[in-house]
Order: sequence, then C-alpha cells, then structure tokens
Amino acid sequence: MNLLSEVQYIKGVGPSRAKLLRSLGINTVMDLLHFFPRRYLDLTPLNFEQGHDDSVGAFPCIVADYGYEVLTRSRMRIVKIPVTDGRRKGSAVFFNQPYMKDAFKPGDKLVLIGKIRKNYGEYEILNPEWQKFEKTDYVDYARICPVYPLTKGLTQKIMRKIIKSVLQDPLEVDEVLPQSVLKEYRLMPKASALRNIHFPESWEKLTKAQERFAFEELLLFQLAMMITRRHLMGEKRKNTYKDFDLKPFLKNLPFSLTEGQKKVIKEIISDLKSDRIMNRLIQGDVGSGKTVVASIALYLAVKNGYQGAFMVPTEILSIQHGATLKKFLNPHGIKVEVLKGDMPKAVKEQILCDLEKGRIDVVVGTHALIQENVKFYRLGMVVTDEQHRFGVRQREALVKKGYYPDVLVMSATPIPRTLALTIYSDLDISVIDTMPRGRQKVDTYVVDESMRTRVYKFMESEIKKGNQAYVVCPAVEESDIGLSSVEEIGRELQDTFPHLRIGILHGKMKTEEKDRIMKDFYDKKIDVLVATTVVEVGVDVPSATLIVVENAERFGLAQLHQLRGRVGRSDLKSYCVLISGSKDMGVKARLNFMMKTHNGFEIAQKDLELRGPGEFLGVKQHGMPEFKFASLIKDLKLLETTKTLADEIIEKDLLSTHEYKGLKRTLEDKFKIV
Ligand SMILES: Nc1ncnc2c1ncn2[C@@H]1O[C@H](COP(=O)(O)OP(=O)(O)OP(=O)(O)O)[C@@H](O)[C@H]1O
Repeated sequence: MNLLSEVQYIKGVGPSRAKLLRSLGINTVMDLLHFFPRRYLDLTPLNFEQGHDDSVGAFPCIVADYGYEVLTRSRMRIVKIPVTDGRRKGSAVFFNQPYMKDAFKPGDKLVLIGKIRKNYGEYEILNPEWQKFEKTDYVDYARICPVYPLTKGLTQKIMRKIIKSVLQDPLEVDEVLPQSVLKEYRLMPKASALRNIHFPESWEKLTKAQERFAFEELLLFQLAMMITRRHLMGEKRKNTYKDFDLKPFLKNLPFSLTEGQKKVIKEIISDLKSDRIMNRLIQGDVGSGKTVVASIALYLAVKNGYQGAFMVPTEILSIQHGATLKKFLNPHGIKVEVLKGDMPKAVKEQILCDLEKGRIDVVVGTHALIQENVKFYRLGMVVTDEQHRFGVRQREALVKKGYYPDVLVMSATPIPRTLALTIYSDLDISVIDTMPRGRQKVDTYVVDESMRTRVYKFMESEIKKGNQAYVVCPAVEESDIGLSSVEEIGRELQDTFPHLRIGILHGKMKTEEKDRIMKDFYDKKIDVLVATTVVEVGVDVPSATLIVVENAERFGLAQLHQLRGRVGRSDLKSYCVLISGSKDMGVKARLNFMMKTHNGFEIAQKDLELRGPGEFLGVKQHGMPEFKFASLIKDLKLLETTKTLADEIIEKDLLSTHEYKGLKRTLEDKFKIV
C-alpha cells in the first residue's frame, strides 16, 4: 500500500472510520504509522494468582458457565461471566453492559485484559478488554500491546487491527537518517522502528525504537534551531576587535576573579576574536558573579568602539546593575546611563538623544530598551539578564533594527542542562562553575509556625551584629486565604521590634518608592526588608545574612534557591529559614531537600523532575519545544550527542550531500526551513 494513500482505502476502514481517523489528524497511511501509542500493556499471560492489584494484566481463561446479571445496591446493572484459569475460579465483571451476558458460552476460550481484584475470596477482572481465541492462538497475540490516544467511536481493538493490517505489508518508508548515522549511533532503521513502536517484539526492541525516534526528533530540532540561528545571526563579524587588554579593569576590581569567571571570559574573548557573531549563554549558580563577567564584555565592546546595552528583567535590577556598572566602568571613562519607564520626559529624551549620538556608551534598562524607539549610534554588545525567558525574540528585534550585536545571555537561575540545551539551543553555553572565595554555605532550616517567634528573635540578634535580613511573603495584602502578607508581617514586626527599621517592598508600589526603599536597604538605612518575590532575582546586598520565607510551600525549589541566594553573598555566615505549616509529606520532603542541597543545578534538576518543564519555566512558554519521545528531564546524553552531530552537519554542510537528502527533506517539511 502506498504510504500516501488515504486511510479510507485501508482494509477495515471505510468512510465513517476514516472520518473518525481524520479527526485525530490521520489522513494518510503515513499519518497512521506516525500515530504513536500513548503507552503499552504487558500482556504476558498470567494466571489469576499472578495478577497484581491495580495493574492491568492479561489472563487467558475458559468460560465456566453462562453469564448472569446482578443488580448492585446502588442499582447498577452488572454482568458476571464465570471463568477459570484452569485452577482457580473467577468472573469477568462488566458494568452497564447488559448485552455481555450472552456474549460467551461455556467452553469459550478467552483472554481477558484488565485489572484483577479479589472479592470475597473470588477473583474478579473488572470491565476487561477481551479477545476470543483458541489456546494455540495466544502465542500470536501481541505480548506488548499498544494503547492509542483515541477519540469516541474508535476502540483500541479497532485501531490495533487497522495498524496491524498496514504493518503486514512490507513498509516502503523513506529513511530520514543517513546510513552512516544509523551505523555510527547504532540506531534502529525507520521501518523496523515503526513496526516496533506499534507492536514491539520485545521490551528491548521497543526501547531501541523509542531511542531512534528520540534521536531523530532531537537532531531535527537542533538542526532547525541552528539553521534559524544562522539565518538570524550568521553574519560574519567585521573583526574590529583589537584591544583585549583587561589589566586596567582588573586593577580597579576590589577582588580577583575566580577560575570559573576567568574561564568564561576566555570563551567570550575567543568569540570576539572569531569570525562569527557571539551568541553565548552564561550560566552560574546564584552569587557566582555573573555581573562582573558581563561588565567585562561591555568594557571590551566600548574599548573597541561600540556601545553596549544591558537588559534586565526588573526595574529594581536595572538600578542595581546600573550602579554596579558605573562603579566598574566610570573610572575608565565609560559613560553608563539607566533608562527607566517612568522617568521625566525631558530626562528620557536626553538619554535617547545621547545614545543615538554615541555620547552614552552603555545603557541599562528593562526589555523596553529594545521595544521602544531606542536608537543607537553603534550598538555592538547586548547583555540580557533573563529570568527563564527566551531571548530569541528580543535578539530578533535587534537584528531587525539593523544591528548585529554580539549577544551575551545571562540566565538568572541555574537551569538543568537538558533545558538549557533546548530552550537556549541557539546559544553556546558557558558555565561559571566556581564560587568566589570565602563563601560559606547558607544554613537552611525548615520550621513550622510555632517557631516564628524564635526565628524573629534570631533575626533581631543578626541585626544587632550589624547585618540585615529579608522576610519574603507570598501575598501583598491581607486576605482570607491564609497567606502571610507583606503588609501584615511588616506591621507585626514593627510592633514587636519598635527599635528595628523595617521596610516593605512589593510589585504594586510605584517605581519611585521601590527605588527609594531598595536604596535605603543597600545603604543600610533599613534593617529588615519585608517583600514579595520582587527581590527574587539578582538583588545583591552583601550584608544581608538572613532570609525568612513565609508559606515556603508556595514556592518551587528553584525559586527557593534563588531566594536563598539573596544571602551568603559575602564571607559573612548566612541563614535561610523556610516557614511552612503544611502537613503534606510531599511538601515536607521537597522543603527538606533544600536543607540538604546547596548546589543550584542539582536543585533545578530536582525541581524539573518534580514539576516538569512547563511548570519549571513558570508560565507556559510559547515556542517551548514539545517532544514526543525525547525527555527534557532525562535525555541529557542524547541531547549532547545530537547537538554535536548537528554542529558537524552544519559545519561540513552535509545537508547538501546526497546521503543527507532524507534529513534535508524532513527539515523542509517539518520546519519549513533550509
Ligand atoms: N571573584 C569574586 N570574588 C569576590 N566577590 C565576587 C567575585 N565576583 C563577584 N563577587 C561579588 O559577589 C556578589 C555576587 O555577584 P553577582 O551579583 O555578579 O552574582 P550573580 O551571579 O549575578 O548572582 P545572582 O544570580 O544571585 O544574581 C557581588 O557582590 C559581587 O561583587
């Protein structure tokens, strides 16, 4: 049968079933073959005793007597068919299917597929799928049976039959992957992978088939991203960078760089020396010192005649990073300005004009920096500090404006490598893998409400030592859903400790007010900052040594780690207290994980496993790739392998060779590129 034939012409389909299949997106034989099972049943034949509660099993048996109907106490009609597995007695039980009473006669041989349970000493198989067979036939019955995601009107039985009938003929499918790739990575060829994905000959073969499809899926994805990137950023750089002397900058730095920082700076410099535009992601645990690295990139850009832009996720951060950059860059004659949303019009216009004329070297601001009508004189370096956000669109916006700047993306929180490789697959990845010297691990405690008074007493003693503290609450105002709020806790603390200077901060406040509070906290005019998660990302106040998180159960692990990262940013001993009244064992285990683990990448991985990629990244991301076979949680090795291969394919321009024809065509069909 031709793969492009319509499904209607498959044996046993016909117009009405074809319509149902079409509603599942299946038009052709090819579509049908690519309609993959959702899961599989293990149909290794079992006797009644071998069945497990709550798991589906396959039970070959013989009908022992005629079926009969029973009315339950809740007036439900059930049909029972007495059966035996040869040794024990049991029944097949059908709910609300009175016609099943006469479906079988004594002596019929059946295989019943369903969950088994023991009811008053007798085995019952509930609402089973069933198949009549002669004992010898059972050998032919698939041991590993596919379960498809279906629609009303189609049953598993019908679907299996249709697909089986297609698979009976030799499959003339085009192989997508080149023979050399199949051989090198020991992948199952497409035709047998298709057979085994539907009717696996063994569990091992099923795994091999799944691996093959995952490989294909990831390779195609990586190639598509790389080709898009080449279109987008593939401009050859003009190689105008001549000055790589960092001595003056480093001399002015109050500390020496860590090994991790040095390594990443080397990678940046090698990008700037190469003939391709830089697209690099910098990852690092909280407090690993990403900002200095970004400053160095901006320093080099300005030294070589370019302007730089630093985009940050919140206004609070734009002020903080603005101040840091001024401190690092002003002494070298580099002019830095912060562009804020609600600046007086005249000031803003002056900055915009100076930028366009090239009188400002580095501008810091939120993403509005590139969305608004901001024009540059000679933009050469864009640093974006991202909070799990795609930079692609922003980078695209810049390219559309006619700039082809080098791009450095800083990921504000550690993200597991599988996710980094996919959502940032258009970037090269650098990791700062060492922490500044003298950092101690932040002691972390999980406590319940009864400890609150003690925790706050401890806070008082920290402040007496000259340190500062954060209290993070999930809500802004008091409400009836029982969450601690910034306003309520702020008031309570002020009443209990009248001598402490308490400040509150949340997203609903005016920018001006936020600025003032944040500045007071930086300047140590505030001892305790009671805030929502606006302080979550990037806020850097080295003398803060305690963070208390109220209703800690409300936060994800990665977020808690990010919050904890607000303390322990100097050599002062720091503490994190997670307050939670939750009795849920799962929640407790999750919070306890924070006490044991301090490595952000490990925590992020755990968070990803617990919540899945969508939740981990926060709101459901548009454009987040959805893979059928590959797992963003587990398939790190496969991701790395396919990335290396994709690199090689692009580098050597293999897609234009005869051997890679299939791959090229699939890319064109699936992603409309190449
Ligand atoms: N090599 C270093 N030695 C000592 N201190 C350093 C070093 N590098 C950075 N710091 C300091 O460590 C603190 C954290 O640095 P930075 O704010 O750049 O971290 P980050 O990686 O951006 O952290 P986060 O992700 O939490 O925002 C800052 O106060 C910074 O001045």
